[in-house]
Amino acid sequence: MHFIGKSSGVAFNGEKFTRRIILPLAALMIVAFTVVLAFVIVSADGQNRLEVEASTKLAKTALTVKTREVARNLRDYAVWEDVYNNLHLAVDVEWASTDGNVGANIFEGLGYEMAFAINSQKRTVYAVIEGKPKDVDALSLIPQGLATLLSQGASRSEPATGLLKSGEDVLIVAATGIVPPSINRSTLNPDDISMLVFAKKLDEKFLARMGEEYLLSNLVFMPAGTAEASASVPLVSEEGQDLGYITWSPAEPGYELLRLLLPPLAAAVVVLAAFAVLVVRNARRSTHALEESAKTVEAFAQTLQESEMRFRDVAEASSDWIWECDPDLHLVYFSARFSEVTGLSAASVLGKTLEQFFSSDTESDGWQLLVEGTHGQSSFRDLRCCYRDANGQSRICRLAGRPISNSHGTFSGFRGTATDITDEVQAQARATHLALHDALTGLPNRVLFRDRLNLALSGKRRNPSRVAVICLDLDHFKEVNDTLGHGAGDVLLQQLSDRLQACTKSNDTVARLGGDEFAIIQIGANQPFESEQLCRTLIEVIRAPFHVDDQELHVGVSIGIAIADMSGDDPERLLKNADIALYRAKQAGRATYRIFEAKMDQELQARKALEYDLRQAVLKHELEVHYQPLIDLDSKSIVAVEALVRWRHPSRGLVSPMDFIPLAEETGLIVGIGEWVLEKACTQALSWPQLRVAVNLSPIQFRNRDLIETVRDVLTRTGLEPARLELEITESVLINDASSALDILNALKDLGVRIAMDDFGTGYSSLGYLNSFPFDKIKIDRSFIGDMNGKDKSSAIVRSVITLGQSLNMTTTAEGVETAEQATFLTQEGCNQIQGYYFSRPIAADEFTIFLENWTGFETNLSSVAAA
Ligand SMILES: Nc1nc2c(ncn2[C@@H]2O[C@@H]3COP(=O)(O)O[C@H]4[C@@H](O)[C@H](n5cnc6c(=O)[nH]c(N)nc65)O[C@@H]4COP(=O)(O)O[C@H]3[C@H]2O)c(=O)[nH]1
Repeated sequence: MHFIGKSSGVAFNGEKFTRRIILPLAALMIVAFTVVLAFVIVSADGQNRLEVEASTKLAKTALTVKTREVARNLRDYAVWEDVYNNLHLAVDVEWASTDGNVGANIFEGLGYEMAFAINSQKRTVYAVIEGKPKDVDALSLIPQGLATLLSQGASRSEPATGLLKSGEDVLIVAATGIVPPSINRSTLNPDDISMLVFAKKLDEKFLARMGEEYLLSNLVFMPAGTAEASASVPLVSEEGQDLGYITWSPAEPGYELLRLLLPPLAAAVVVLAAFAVLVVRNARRSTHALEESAKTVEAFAQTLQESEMRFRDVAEASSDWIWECDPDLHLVYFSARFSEVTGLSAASVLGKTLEQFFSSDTESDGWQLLVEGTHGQSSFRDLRCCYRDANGQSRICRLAGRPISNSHGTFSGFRGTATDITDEVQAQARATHLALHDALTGLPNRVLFRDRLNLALSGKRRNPSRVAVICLDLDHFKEVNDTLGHGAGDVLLQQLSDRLQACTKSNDTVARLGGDEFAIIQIGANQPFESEQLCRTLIEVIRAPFHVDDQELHVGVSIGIAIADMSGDDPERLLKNADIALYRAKQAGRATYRIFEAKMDQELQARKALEYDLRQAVLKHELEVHYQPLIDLDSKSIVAVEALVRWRHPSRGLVSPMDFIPLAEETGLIVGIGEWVLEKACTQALSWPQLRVAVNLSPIQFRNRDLIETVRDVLTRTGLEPARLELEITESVLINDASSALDILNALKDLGVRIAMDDFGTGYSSLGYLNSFPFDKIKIDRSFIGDMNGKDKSSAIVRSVITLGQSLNMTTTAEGVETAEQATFLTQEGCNQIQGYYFSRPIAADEFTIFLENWTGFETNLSSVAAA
C-alpha cells in the first residue's frame, strides 16, 4: 500500500522572499538614484565653479579692458597738441574747460568723473569734476597712490593705470604725460612733464554697464570687509591696499542643468518608485498568494499525511483487513492485517477469486450477494461470508467492497474490507442462547417457550396434529430447598429436566418457566389421550426418588393440561388455562393431573370474586369472632374458650372459616386477619377472667418473622396475662421447617403463652415433634372423635393419644364432642378437656357470657344428656 511520506518541511516563506529579493532591489535602486543624483549635483557644482572661474576671468578682463580704455582715452588727450599748449606750456583753463576740449565732454562723453592736469611740480593746474572745472588738488582728492602713478606715467610713454581710492569711491585712474607726437619724449625729463589724469569711478552705473557688456549680472562693488561672495574680484591698489571687490551673480549652469534634469529625474524616480511599489505589491500579492497556496498545499499534505496515518492506525489496530481484486475478481492485494488475523500468508491466497476464497454462510446469503455484487460491478456491504483460516477452521467475516476505476474511468476491480466477526457471532449466539434458555437446566425459558408455542399453534392449522400445553409444578420442592439448601434443589431440578426430556418426543418442547414450574408443548394427533398418557408417565417418573448428595429425595408433581382446540388458539390463553388446570390438580391433593375445562375458569373467577370480597370484608369490618367453650373433665367447669373467626357476608350470611381461611392463606390476608382475631380474643378474654383463650395460628402466620413481636404487642396492648393465652398450631407448621418452627415456638413459650398441637392425628403425626417440643396441649382431631362410635380403630387411636399426652405430661383435649357417649368415653379414658357441639357451638361473645353465667356444671349436663 502506498503511503505519502512526511512533507519536506520547506515551506514557501513570503517574508523571506521580500527580505531576500525585494529589499535588496529597492536598496539598489535607492543607491543608484543617490549616486546619479550625487553625480548630477557634483557635476552641476563643478559646472558652477567653472562658470565662476570663467566669469571671474571675464570680470578681471573687463576691469583690465576698462582700465585700458581709460588709458587709451587719456592717451588720446595727452598727445593732443592743444592740450600741450593750453595745459602744459600755458594753462588756459577757459580753453580747457570748453566743451569738446577737456571740459564737460570728459564726463559726459567719456564718462570720467575726474580729470586733472598736474604740472611738473605736482600742482593741479586744472581739474574738472563730473564735467565741471573745479579748483581742487588731485593729490588731496586721491591721497594714496596717485603720486606713484604720476611718476610711473611720467617715466614711460604709455599711461600708468591703477585702482585708487577717493574717499569711499574706488577709481580707475590713468596718468600719462602731456606730450604731443611732435616732441620726442625720450628727450624730455620726466620731471618736467605735465601729467594728464583721468579717473573713472567704479560706481553702480559703470559696473552695471560693464556687467551688461561682459555678461556679469548684478555686478556691484562691495567695500572691503564685507563678506565675500561666491564670484568676486578683489580690488587692490598698486601699493597693495585692499580697496574692496567687485562681485556679481555668476551664471549657474550646473543648477540650470539640475533644474532641467531634476523634474524628469524626479518624475522618473516617482514613476520608477510607483513601478517598484507596483512590482512590490504585485510581488507581495503573488508572494501572499504563493504563501497561501503553499500553506494550502502544506495543509493538504499534512491532512493527507494525517489521514494516511489515521487510516494506517485504524487499519493496523482493527481486526479488519483490506483487500483488492482485479477486474477478473482475482485477489491482488491484502493489507498486513490479513495474515495477522487469518494466519494465512497473502501469497497463498493472492490469485484466487473472491468466490473461491469466501464461501457461503449457512445462516445468511452473504456469499450469493457477493457473487451478484461483483458480477454486477456494484458496491456491497455487511455481507456475511465464511473463509477457512490457517488451521482450516471456518470463520465468519463481514465483507464490504466497492468497484474501483483507473484514470480512464474503466472498471479495474474491487477494493474493500473484511472484518472477522467469528467471535462476535459466537458471542451473539451465546447471548441469544442465554436469552432464550434457562441457565440452570439448559431448557428453553419462558420467552422461547412462547415462541415455540406460537410456532406450534401456527403450524397446527396446516397439520392435523393438536397442541397441548402441559404445566407442571413440583410438590414439596420448597421443603427440599428449605431443608437441604438451594444447591440440592438445583441438582434436583437438573435431574428433573433430564427426566422430562427423556419422557418427551423430539418435536415436543420442555421449558422451565421459573422456580419449580415447568411446561411442555406436546404435539399429538390424538389429544387429549396422548397428553394424559404423558402426564401419567411423568407422575410415575417424578415420583421415583432423586439422588442428591447421597440423599434420597421424594417429590411429586401436579400437572395441568390445556388442549389448543379446546382452549382456543391464543397462546397466552392456552398457557393460562393449563395453569388453571394445574391449580385444580393441586387442590385435588397433588401428584395428579387435570385437563382444563371451561367451568374451572368459572370457579376461578368465583374464587377471585371471593378474594375481592374478603379484602373488602377486612376493610368493612365484616369479620367477627365466635367462642366455643372447653370443659375440664376433672372439675366439670369451663376452663378455656376457643376463638373462631366468622365472616358475616352481606348476601351469603355467616361464612365458615373453612370457606375463606384457605383463601386468606393463599392471598396472605391471613396475617392481618390473624392479628385482628388475636387482639379481639385477648381483649374479650379480659371479661372472662377465669378462662384461658385459645387462638388458631395459621402456618402462613407462622412463617412470618414478625409473629413473636405481634403476639408480644397484642399482649402488651390488651394487658392479658400471657399464661391465659393458648396458641393452637397444626402439624403442617412443623413439617415445613421444623428447626425454625421450634425456635419460634420456644420464643412464644418465652413470652409465657401456652402452645397447643391442633388437629393431632390428621397430618404426619410424628411423635418426634412431640418429643422435641414440649407442647402444653394436644388436641385430638374431631374426625377421630366422630368416628369413635362403633369403630374400634378410632377409639384405640384416641385412647393411645390420651396415653401419649399423659406420658408426655401434656393436656389432652378432644374436639368435636357431640354426644354424651363420647364425653363419657373420653372421661373414662382420662382425657383432660373436651370441646364440642354437645356443650355449645361457637357463639358470639355476648351469648357466651350468658352461657358462662348459666353454666352449672358438667355433671348436670351429662346426666341430662344421659337422661335424654
Ligand atoms: N362437626 C363439628 N364441628 C365442631 C364441633 N365442635 C367444634 N367444631 C368445629 O371444629 C372446628 C374447630 O376448630 P379447628 O379445628 O381449629 O378448625 C378451625 C381452624 O383450623 C380454622 N379457623 C377458625 N378460626 C380461625 C382463626 O381465627 N384463625 C385460623 N388460622 N384458623 C381458624 O377453621 C377451622 C374451622 O373452624 P370452624 O368452622 O369454626 O370449626 C370449628 C368448630 O366450629 C362438633 O361437635 N362437631
